[in-house]
This record gives sequence, structure tokens and C-alpha cells, in this order.
Amino acid sequence: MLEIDTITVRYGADVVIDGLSWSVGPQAPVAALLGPSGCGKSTLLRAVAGLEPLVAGTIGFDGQDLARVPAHRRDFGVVFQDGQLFDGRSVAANVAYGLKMRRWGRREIAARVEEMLELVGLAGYGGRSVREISGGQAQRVALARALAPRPRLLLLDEPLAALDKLLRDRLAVDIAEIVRETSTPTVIVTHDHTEAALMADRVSVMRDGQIVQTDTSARLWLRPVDEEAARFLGVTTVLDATVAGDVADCVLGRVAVDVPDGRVRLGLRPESVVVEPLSHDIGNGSVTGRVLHAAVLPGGVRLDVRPDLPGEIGVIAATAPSDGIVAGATVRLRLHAGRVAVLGQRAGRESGAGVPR
Ligand SMILES: Nc1ncnc2c1ncn2[C@@H]1O[C@H](COP(=O)(O)OP(=O)(O)OP(=O)(O)O)[C@@H](O)[C@H]1O
Repeated sequence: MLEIDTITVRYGADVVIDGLSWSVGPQAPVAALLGPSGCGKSTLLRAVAGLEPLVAGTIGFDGQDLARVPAHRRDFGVVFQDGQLFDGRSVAANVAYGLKMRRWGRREIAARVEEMLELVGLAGYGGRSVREISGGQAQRVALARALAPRPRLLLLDEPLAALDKLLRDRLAVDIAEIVRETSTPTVIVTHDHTEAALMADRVSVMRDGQIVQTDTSARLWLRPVDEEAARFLGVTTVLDATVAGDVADCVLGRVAVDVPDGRVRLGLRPESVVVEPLSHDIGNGSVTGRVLHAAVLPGGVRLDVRPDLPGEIGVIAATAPSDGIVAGATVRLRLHAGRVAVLGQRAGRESGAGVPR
């Protein structure tokens, strides 16, 4: 569907997209572009939309080179961070906008607007002014407006960034369902991993104007391509380890992994390290440590632990299943198999066994 081939985009002398190639195909029609602020995500999206000129390379859609197709002829729907609704107009007039531009008939427009408002859960809101709706509703209206003309591709630029976390996660799931229901291939730009995982079939990590990794979110968490990607994806500690027969051995003990024998680097998030009471002698080469800080969160306890190890390993972020463990306690650390990332390795062996898909 979407084929981006070695494109370069510049703002003045600054190269923002640098020889980037990327594609979105029918096997994974909802794709997320995930990356830190300023890496070029919006610029890439704007280039696809036809809003930024290319210095080099090509963008094609369904085999057609888009070089000479202006933005309004691409049949792509775009939703920006703040929706950019037409202020002072009604919800229905906003959704109808693209249809009027395309000279749809009155009755067709009315039916399509109603259908779209139903789809985004805003049936009955057509007559309201967009000043009288909430931020979440405004983003739904923006989505309805973008989807109404049946675009060939939907481009979402941080569509939920202005909303609070709870609403964001719920709307992310809703939007993912809506674009699948309408079979609209979609590119979502975000810097939020949860949003990317909730919405997309495939996630591409972007850095300094380049795509550094494309994978399912499950593989991305377990096999980040390098330390920078791992840290961006929530890894807090990186340790050297040696793998022999599907077991990685590191200073914090041993853990099952699914990579070939040899030296590797493990990436640990708080969920990768589980804290047990000292009385649980779990063997397996586990180490002890002292809890520096404990915070009770809805999903368990988040801890900072200083392991009883020589050398410069530093403080480890860890989790405990219940809140009996307090600052000052001496505890045992256990690595959680299946939640430890291995850096710079492709997932699994031939079968990829043991790696969630
Ligand atoms: N119109 C512009 N003129 C000059 N420089 C720009 C322009 N738009 C963006 N840039 C610069 O290009 C780089 C990439 O910006 P872009 O908005 O694509 O990043 P992003 O990954 O989408 O960031 P964010 O997540 O903060 O929106 C940044 O350094 C930015 O300052």
C-alpha cells in the first residue's frame, strides 16, 4: 500500500529525514511510528500527506508515485493533535466538510454524517457547536471528519496527546477498532509506547530521521535493536550476560531466554525484576539487596533496590506483587522469565518459540 523509498526532507539546511525507507502493507494495516520528541515523526507524516516536499526519494501508494499528486488529491485523511475543528460550526458541519468539497449530494452527506457520528459514538451530537463538546469528543469528531470521505489512508498525528491518560487509553482502543471496522490503513504517530501497543499491528521506532526497528509491540519489548531503543522503550538497567542452553547468566542470577548461546546484553524494566521476602530461598543464583524506596501503585509495588553486589551495578528498579515490603528491608531479587529483554538479537531461533507474537 504505502511505499516510502529513501526519502530525504530538509528544513533549510537541516536534514530532518535522512534517506528513510518504510512501508505499510495489508498484512499489518495499522502502523505506529514511535519515537522521542523531535526525531522527525510529524515531518514524515506530513511528507506522506503531501505537506512537505521531498529533497530525494519517492513515496508511492498502491503502485502510484505520489510526486505529482498534491495533498488534496491524495485521498488521505489526516487528524492532528488538537483535531483542528472549524470553530463556531456544528459537529455535523465539521464532519460534512470533506464531503462538500468532493461535491457529494445533500442527502448522501446527511446519511454519511449520521453514519460517521454513530461510528465514533456521537450519534445525536450533530447539531451541537464544537465549542460545546469535550476534548475527547472533539477528537472523535476529527476522526469522523477524516474518515467520512472514505480515505485510502488515514494519518493520525498524536491524536490523543492533548487528553488525560485514562481517556487516552480508552480512545486509543476505540480508534483502533474504528479504523479496523472501516478497513482503513492507518499510520499513527506517537511518543507513547502504550498507545502504540494498543493501536497498531506493527510499531516502527524512529530516531534522528531514521527508522531503527519495525516489529510487533510484543517483539519490540523483548528484542529492542540496541540500548538506545531499549531505554526509550522503558528499560532501566542493562547488564552483560552469557547464554548457554537457553539460560542467561548475569550478576542478578539466571533466567530463561530464547536466543543462541554466547554473550548478550539484557535489558531490565521494573517488571523484569521481582522482589521476594528474604525467606524465599529460590536458589537459581539469586542475589539479595536492600530496598531504598517503595511506592504502592495500582498494579503492585514499585521499588528501588540496591543489590548486595560488588562493583558499579547501581540501583535496580523492581516490582513486588504485594505491599508487605517496605524501605529498609533486605530482600531477594528474582529475574522474571519472559519479561527480560535481550538487546540487539532477532527473536527466537527458527521457530521463534517462547516469544509472544
Ligand atoms: N517547519 C519547520 N521548520 C524548521 N524546522 C522544523 C519545522 N518543523 C519541524 N522542524 C524541526 O524538525 C525536527 C523534527 O520535527 P518533527 O515535528 O517532525 O518531530 P517529531 O518527532 O514529530 O516531534 P514531536 O513528537 O515533538 O512532535 C525538529 O528538530 C524540529 O525542530
